[in-house]
Amino acid sequence: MAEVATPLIERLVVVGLGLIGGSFAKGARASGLCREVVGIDRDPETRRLAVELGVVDRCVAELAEACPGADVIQLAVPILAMERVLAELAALPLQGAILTDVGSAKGNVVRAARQAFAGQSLRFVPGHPIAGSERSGVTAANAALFNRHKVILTPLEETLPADLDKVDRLWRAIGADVEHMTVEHHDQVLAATSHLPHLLAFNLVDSLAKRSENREIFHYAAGGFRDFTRIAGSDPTMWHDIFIANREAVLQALDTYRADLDELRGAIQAGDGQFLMEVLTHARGAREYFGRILASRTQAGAQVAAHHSLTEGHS
Ligand SMILES: NC(=O)c1ccc[n+]([C@@H]2O[C@H](COP(=O)([O-])OP(=O)(O)OC[C@H]3O[C@@H](n4cnc5c(N)ncnc54)[C@H](O)[C@@H]3O)[C@@H](O)[C@H]2O)c1
Ligand SMILES: O=C(O)C(=O)C[C@]1(C(=O)O)C=C[C@@H](O)C=C1
Repeated sequence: MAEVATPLIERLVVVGLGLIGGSFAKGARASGLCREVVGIDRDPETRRLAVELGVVDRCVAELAEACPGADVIQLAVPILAMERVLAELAALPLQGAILTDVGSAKGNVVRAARQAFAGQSLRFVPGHPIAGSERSGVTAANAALFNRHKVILTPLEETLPADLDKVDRLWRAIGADVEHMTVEHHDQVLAATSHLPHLLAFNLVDSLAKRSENREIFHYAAGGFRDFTRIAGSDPTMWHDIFIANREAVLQALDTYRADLDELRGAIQAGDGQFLMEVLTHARGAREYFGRILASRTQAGAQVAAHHSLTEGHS
């Protein structure tokens, strides 16, 4: 049997049981660190499946039914839905519950939380797991999703160290590597490493697909295009919310990229082979470096999985 940890918290509530909230709830439940994991989702079928698939102990429709008396409440709804959920939470007797979230952009959620809780104490530990996929919904929930993946917590001036520590420990208990940074730094870094690549993939696939003369590319496309379409297959609602919520940092990253793209275009036009080779070689080197980081994470993840199966086998 798996080792049973002493519960760190009595009741964890996860609002929004899709890919991310469902995976967190399932992992937290398996970790044994919570006496009870309660889900909230507005979709009845998700609520039914969440219990059937063992994602949560129980699932309800209303915040008022599960949040008063909870120790930790995690918001895992689309970013632009967080404002309404936060406003509803602020009207409930939360009795000192710690709020946390998983939104892909942080500044907007933090502003919404401060606005909703103006004049009240706000115990908020903003967070963002750098893991996911193009899939969504509770059926994609996977307890091992965050294993060996980074989770960024962006504590605020008013965040209590004990609250930060509790949320940090929950993520570590489900295998994540936790790092802390400021909200502003997070939004700039993620605009470049996650939001811009998704914007480009959506844009490229749309641009090619909407021109009827290009329809035939789908017949002749292979791996390179397929990789772009995988990203462009991500959830439109989620990405709509991210581009709007992190607008300023996304525009900044896009402008820098456009300047580089124009430079590359100029080099091709001028037949500047040396510049072209420099860009391509540099990009290839970056990919090789990133590949080594990915390989070491995969290896570390496999070691953790092997360790778990050994300890389970011996107890
Ligand atoms: N998908 C990823 O790769 C990824 C990675 C990291 C962070 N995130 C962030 O996680 C959050 C959730 O993304 P996801 O991919 O899990 O989405 P998802 O679509 O899989 O799940 C969202 C869930 O929230 C529910 N929901 C929506 N509004 C609600 C409301 N007002 N009250 C209760 N439930 C509500 C939906 O029914 C759905 O079950 C987003 O903020 C996103 O930015 C996503
Ligand atoms: O794994 C993927 O396919 C993802 O797109 C995950 C990914 C990303 O890496 O950009 C997407 C959005 C999140 O906020 C965090 C992670």
